[in-house]
Amino acid sequence: TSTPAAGNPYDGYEIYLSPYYADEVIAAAAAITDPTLKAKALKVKDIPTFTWFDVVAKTSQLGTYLADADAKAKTTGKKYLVQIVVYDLPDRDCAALASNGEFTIANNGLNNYKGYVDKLAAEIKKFPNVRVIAVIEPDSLANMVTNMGVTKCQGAASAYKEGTIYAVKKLSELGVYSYLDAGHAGWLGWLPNLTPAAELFAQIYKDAGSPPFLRGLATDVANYNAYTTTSPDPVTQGSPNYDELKYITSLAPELQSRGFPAHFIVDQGRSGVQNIRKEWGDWCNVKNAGFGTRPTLNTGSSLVDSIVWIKPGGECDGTSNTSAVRYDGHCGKESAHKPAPEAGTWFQAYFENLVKYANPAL
Ligand SMILES: O=[N+]([O-])c1ccc(O[C@@H]2O[C@H](CO)[C@@H](O[C@@H]3O[C@H](CO)[C@@H](O[C@@H]4O[C@H](CO)[C@@H](O)[C@H](O)[C@H]4O)[C@H](O)[C@H]3O)[C@H](O)[C@H]2O)cc1
Ligand SMILES: [Mg+2]
Repeated sequence: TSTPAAGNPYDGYEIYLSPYYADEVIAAAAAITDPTLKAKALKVKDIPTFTWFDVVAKTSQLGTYLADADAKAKTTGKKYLVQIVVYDLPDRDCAALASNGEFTIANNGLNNYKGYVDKLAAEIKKFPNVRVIAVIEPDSLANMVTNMGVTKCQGAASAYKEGTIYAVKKLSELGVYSYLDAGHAGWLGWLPNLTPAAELFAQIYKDAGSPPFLRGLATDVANYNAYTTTSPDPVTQGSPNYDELKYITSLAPELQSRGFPAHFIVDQGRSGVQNIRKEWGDWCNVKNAGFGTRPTLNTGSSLVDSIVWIKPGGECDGTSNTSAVRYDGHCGKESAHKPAPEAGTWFQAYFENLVKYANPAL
């Protein structure tokens, strides 16, 4: 298909529930003794989240999910969509240590990354009746805006851009609707970062051939910001863009005027509780966070396609073990829940708190 459906790609579709996350949640609930908390925890398995393809080894699993969604569509007569995160750039997470990935630029990483994208594409190609929505590479372009002073980010710039454009083009050819990661209000929403961010995203859009399937941007991925609030979190002091909707509303016209008619999706998976951070830059396993607004198309803004849960709550942001290779100091800060396991692995105590502090309540 060469032209996308007009409007919101979520409209009229059932969101496929990731069996990967459901299994994690079922196991987590089994480990909870308090009957009330246990019952609440089990409800989380029925809330749609994105599945992160953070290693090439996971790409074959995508075919399993697509086949399952295809089968469900046939038996229910409903249209299904599968939500994925493309997350395997070489020299990944260049300004931090916790989520460094499997590929390095020095070791053929960009070619390995293209191979990873090709594997995802090959799975998607088999199931043309299942809609796929992809978030492209959390943190990477945002790092290109604010962290070119970090050696690893400076060295990764061309690979990040070439890799991102390759992924967007390949997935757009297959009719995948994609959203580039755009950090969050506390990152690119600061006024000095806003225009440089718009410049970069519009450039990527153009360099990718202005594909109509590149729907826009994803914000607040793996972060904790309010979608919209009347009482700004104190850490946002000094920024007029103190929530995600304000960030989006100020970014969108800058993109539009540069030829990128971007729409947005906003992660609220861990945004249920505000005023839990010492600093806005605290990103690692922030203590006392709660599950936030459930995924919905009722966003109150024509710019925002959906509130979504992109970071699967309970999967860790990074280890607190100071002697670990991927130890990042942010995971040792006062705001961070400790002890914490490696990024991406299950963090039971953290999950139990997300359930306990969920807002709205589970
Ligand atoms: O008064 N002013 O006008 C003004 C102007 C500029 C100011 O400076 C801004 O300060 C911001 C912090 O307030 C900084 O934002 C932080 O940048 C970090 C990367 O460097 C991000 O970390 C990532 O977080 C991801 C999850 O979100 C992790 O997955 C990932 O591993 C991890 O690396 C933090 O979220 C993000 O909050 C900005 O860069 C910085 O430019 C400040 C004031
Ligand atoms: Mg991370």
